[in-house]
Amino acid sequence: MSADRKTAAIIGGGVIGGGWAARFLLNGWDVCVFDPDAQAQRKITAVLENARYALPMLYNTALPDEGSLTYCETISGAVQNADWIQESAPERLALKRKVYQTTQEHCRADAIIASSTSGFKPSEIQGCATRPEQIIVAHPFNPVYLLPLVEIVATDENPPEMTDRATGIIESLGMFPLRVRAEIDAHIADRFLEAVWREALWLIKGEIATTEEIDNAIRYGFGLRWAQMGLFETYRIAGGEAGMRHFIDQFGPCLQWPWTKLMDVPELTDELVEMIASQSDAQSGAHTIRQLERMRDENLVGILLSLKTRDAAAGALLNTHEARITQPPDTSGAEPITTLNRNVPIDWTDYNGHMNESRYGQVFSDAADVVMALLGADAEYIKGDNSYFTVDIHIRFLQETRTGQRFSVHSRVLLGEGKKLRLYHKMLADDGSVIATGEQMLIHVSLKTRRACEPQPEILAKLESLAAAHATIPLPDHLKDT
Ligand SMILES: NC(=O)C1=CN([C@@H]2O[C@H](COP(=O)(O)OP(=O)(O)OC[C@H]3O[C@@H](n4cnc5c(N)ncnc54)[C@H](O)[C@@H]3O)[C@@H](O)[C@H]2O)C=CC1
Ligand SMILES: C[N+](C)(C)CC(=O)CC(=O)[O-]
Repeated sequence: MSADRKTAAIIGGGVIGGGWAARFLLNGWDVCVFDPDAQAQRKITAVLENARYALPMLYNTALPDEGSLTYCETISGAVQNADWIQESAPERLALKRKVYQTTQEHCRADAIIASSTSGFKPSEIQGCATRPEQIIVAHPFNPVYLLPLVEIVATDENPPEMTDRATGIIESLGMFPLRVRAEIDAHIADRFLEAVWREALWLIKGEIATTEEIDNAIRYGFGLRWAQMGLFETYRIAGGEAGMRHFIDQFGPCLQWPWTKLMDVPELTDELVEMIASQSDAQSGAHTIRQLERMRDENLVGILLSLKTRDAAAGALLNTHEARITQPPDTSGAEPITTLNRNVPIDWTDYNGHMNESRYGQVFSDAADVVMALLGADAEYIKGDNSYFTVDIHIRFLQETRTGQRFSVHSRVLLGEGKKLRLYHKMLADDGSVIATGEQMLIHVSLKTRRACEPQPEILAKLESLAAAHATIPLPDHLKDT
């Protein structure tokens, strides 16, 4: 384990613990897992495979180097060096309390112990603990490696400094800590989810709708709205020009009619359970859970990437995290510059099952943007009506690459003189083999006249110095006569 790496202990490695393990590992933490189930390792391996495929696709930069994963046979072994301990054991209070007692006998007093509990209040899980001040609720959402929300719930026992530290750590994992103001059963989000679920059970029991029809009502309609604006912003717009006040005026009285049966819970008789389970089998039984997870993850990645392009909602969070983890390119020596280091996202794949040829143009264009920024021809410079246009590009496609695969681009200046900037990019797979090369000619232009012109002197000076440094790098054979 490297000295500056943090360690997370995952107590309970099921659906949620596995997701937490992946979130920590892919953000560079070392992870120690304790789970008494002999199948836990196999299950976590499957979750990790999903996470390694999906999470890196959200970023235009590589995630930190993955941490190490260790399976421990005891809670004491898992927690002894941990900075963060995430308890994701079954939702049973007595069992969780026992876990905390054992954990606190062996963990550091400054470690944060966080519970994934969906419903227990932090004061309930702190009860019986030796050091209640060390325990908070950090309630995540499935899949933990993709969904950013974590509800942070503390009590007066928790020093504010500790809760702030916990919040900072959650942010550093690319997640969104939602500080719940006061403890309450099931926090904030699960109260909605339970209300929706309860109503859906009534609709099935009354044979008004099947599981599939209920899912259609969500995914073709309000589910799409919720992902980007939530409830209140959506309803504000639904009130028309008069906004929220008109919305409440019009629909407020419906709450009294009532449209829902939310106060009651249908009894989960064997008959109702069988009805739901067989409808669910008919709806989705053709797919394994792993296949459904992959479909879910690919759809989530698509939605998140779209929000990221618009810098909205969870997409804005991704942009912030990306800026935090992006390593500045190293231009210190006479070496090509690593201009890109990322994974092939899902939407770059075509009907041949590999990265479509149009995306190579995007890769080299993105790499050229990094070189431009290094020269000082960045967004600010472009605002001053100066920029570069590509006038020629020659791409050699040397091998296939597919969704999820990591690649880097090494770029060098072949010519940097006056208006001319000629670049050579090499797109490399993780094993160092060349996927593609691109020779790109750019011309400096005035965005006012749309004609070629000399760059500003400070840009030219940097360009000439980079060109001189790169001139010492031997040319690849196919460029020797050009
Ligand atoms: N499944 C979900 O959608 C969500 C669940 N949660 C919460 O996360 C926690 C875990 O839930 P899931 O992962 O869904 O359950 P799960 O059943 O998938 O996993 C629980 C794991 O805990 C292990 N375990 C059993 N006894 C243990 C012990 N004494 N010490 C350590 N591990 C033990 C089990 O072997 C199992 O692998 C619960 O508190 C739940 O409310 C939170 C968010 C979402
Ligand atoms: C069903 N559940 C209460 C365990 C759900 C959660 O706690 C959060 C989620 O992922 O939906």
